[in-house]
Amino acid sequence: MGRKANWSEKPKSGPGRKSRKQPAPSFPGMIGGPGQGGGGIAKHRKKKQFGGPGKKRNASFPSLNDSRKLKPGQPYRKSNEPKKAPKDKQVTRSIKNVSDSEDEEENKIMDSNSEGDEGVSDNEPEMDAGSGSEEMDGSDDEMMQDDFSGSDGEAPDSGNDEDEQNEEDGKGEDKAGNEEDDKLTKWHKIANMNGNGENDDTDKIEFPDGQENFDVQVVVDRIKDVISTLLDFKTRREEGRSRSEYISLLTTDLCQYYGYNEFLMERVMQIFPLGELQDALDAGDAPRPLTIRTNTLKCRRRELAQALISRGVNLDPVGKWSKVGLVVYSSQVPVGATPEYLAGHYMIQGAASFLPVMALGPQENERILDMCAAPGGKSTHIAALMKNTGTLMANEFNKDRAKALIGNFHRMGVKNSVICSYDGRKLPEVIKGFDRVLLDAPCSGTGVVSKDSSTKTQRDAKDIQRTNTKQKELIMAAIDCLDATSKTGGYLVYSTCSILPEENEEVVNLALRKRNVKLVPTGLDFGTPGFTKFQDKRYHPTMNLTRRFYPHSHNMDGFFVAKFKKFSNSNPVIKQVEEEAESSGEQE
Ligand SMILES: C[S@@+](CC[C@H](N)C(=O)[O-])C[C@H]1O[C@@H](n2cnc3c(N)ncnc32)[C@H](O)[C@@H]1O
Repeated sequence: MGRKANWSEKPKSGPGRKSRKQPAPSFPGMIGGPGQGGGGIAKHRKKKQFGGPGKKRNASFPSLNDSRKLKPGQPYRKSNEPKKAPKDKQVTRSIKNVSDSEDEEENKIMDSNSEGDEGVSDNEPEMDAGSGSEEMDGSDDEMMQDDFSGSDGEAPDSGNDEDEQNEEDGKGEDKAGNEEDDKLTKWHKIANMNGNGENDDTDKIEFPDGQENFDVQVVVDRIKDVISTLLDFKTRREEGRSRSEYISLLTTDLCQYYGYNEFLMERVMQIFPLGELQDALDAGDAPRPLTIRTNTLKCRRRELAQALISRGVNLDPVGKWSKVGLVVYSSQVPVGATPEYLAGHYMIQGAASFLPVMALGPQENERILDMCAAPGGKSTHIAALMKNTGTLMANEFNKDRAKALIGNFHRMGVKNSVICSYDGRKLPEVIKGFDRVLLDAPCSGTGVVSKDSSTKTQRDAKDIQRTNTKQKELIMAAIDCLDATSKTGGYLVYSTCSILPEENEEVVNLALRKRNVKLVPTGLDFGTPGFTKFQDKRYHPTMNLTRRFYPHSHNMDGFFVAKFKKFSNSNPVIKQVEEEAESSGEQE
C-alpha cells in the first residue's frame, strides 16, 4: 500500500459507451471518481457525512466508509468493527484464504434446488438496446392489479395522515415494523442526547418559505431533524403540522441533497423504511468494491490470486458465498489491462452479477439460453459452469453490444456458444426447448446509481412504464423458450439491477398468472425476500422466494433475482383463446 494505482491507462473502448467491455475500475475507497454525481453537494456529503466530524447531533449516522471496507455480501450493519484497510502483509493471508479445496469445488455445480456457485458480468442496466422500443400489443402485457394476499416481504407504507390516525389507534403497522421503528426511535433519541443524558435536540424545524438561499448544512440538519420527528411523531411534531407536510419537506430536501428527481425519490422512500433511508441513499451513491470473477475455463482462483498479488494487487476472496470471486482493495496496475485479464483469466464484474448465474445453476451438456447477453459477464460465467459443453445460445438485440459479447467470448475461451441478435420477444418463433433460460432484463438501473448518476434525474413514470412493458414481453418469451419436460432443468432466472417493484415483483407476478410456472428458491444464502405487498399492490405469497439485494445491506449493487420452474409446456393464454374461439364457434 502507500503507492497510488495508476489509472491513466484507459481500458480499450468498445463500440460505444454502453457497449464498453469493462468499466474503468474503481476502488472501494475511491471517492469522487467517475460516476459520482452530485457536484458540490456530493462533495459536502463526503466531507460532512452524517457520521463525520462536526456537530454532535450528526454523529449517529453510519459512515459510508465503513461499508466500503466490507466484502460484498457482508452486511455492515451487523459489524461494529469495520474491516481495516488491508495492508500489504495481509496479502499472505489472502493467498492462504484462497484454498485448494475451494478451487477443487468451484466447478461443482449444485443442483437447481440447492444451487450455489459463482457468477459474473457487467451490470450495465441498458434500458433499451436501440430496439426502437416498439410496443407490442400482446394481451400478456396488460397491467395487472393482482389480488393475492401476503404478509411478509412487505414494503414499508409511506407515512401519511391516515397512518397518523392508525398510530394513534395503536393499529396499522405490523409487529416487526413497530419493533424496528422503536429501535430506530431509540437510536435517534440516544444520538440526540447531550453529555448529561438530556435530549439535546429541541430545535424547531424551520419550514422554508421559498425565499431563503440554499444552504447545504441547513438542508442536512433539517433532513435529520425531520426524520427524527417522523420516527417519533406524536411527541416531536409541531402542533398543527401534519405528517404529510413533514414528508413533503423531507422529499424536497432529499431530492436537493442526493440529486434525485421527485418521482424517483418518492419511490425510494416507499421502498425503504424511514430509519434505513439515509443508509440506502448514501450507500447507493458510493462506488461498490471492485470485484473480479475467475474464469475457471482457463485458471483456478488460487493461481489467479497468486499472479495478481505478484503484480501488486491487494485482494481477498470475495466471501464464502462464492468460490470464484475476488475483491480487489487496491492495485499498482490497472486491473482491466493485466496480462491475466487480456488472456481471459478473469472478468471484472460487480459481485451482484454473480448471483443470477448462481441461481440458474447451469449443468454440463444442457441447452441454455441467455436472452439479453451483452456484454457477456453472465454468459461467460454460464459457459464456465457448463465447462464448455452443451450449447449456450447468447442473444443480444443491440448489434453494437453484440460485438462486445463476441470479444468477451473470444477472450474468455467460450467455445460452446452460438451468438445471435434477435429481439428476445420474438425468440420463441425462432427456437425453443431450452433446459434453462437467463433473462437479465434491460431495466432502469435504479440499483446502480453510483455507476450512472444520471439515472437519478432521468427516470420518470413513463419511462418505467415503457421498460415494465418490455420486461413483461420478454419474460413471457423467455418462459415460452423453456422446455418444461427437460430432464435436468426447466428453469428460468429473471434478474434486474433495478430496485423498483414495477420492474421486479410486478413482472414476476404477471408471469405467474399468465404461464405455467411457479417460483422456487434461488438457492442464494443472503438477500432480502421480495415484496408480497407494495403500496396498494398485492403480489403472490411465494414472492418471498425471490431475492432483493441492496448496497447498504449487502455491500453490492441493488439487484433482484427470481427463479421459476416451468411445469407444463401448454400455454394457458393460447389455450384460453382457443377455448373461447371453440365455444363461440359452437354457439354460431
Ligand atoms: C442488463 S443488460 C444485460 C447484461 C448481461 N446479461 C451481462 O451480464 O453482461 C440488458 C441487455 O438487454 C439488451 N436488450 C434490450 N432489449 C432487448 C431485446 N428486446 N431483446 C434482446 N436483448 C435486448 C440490451 O441491449 C442489454 O445489452
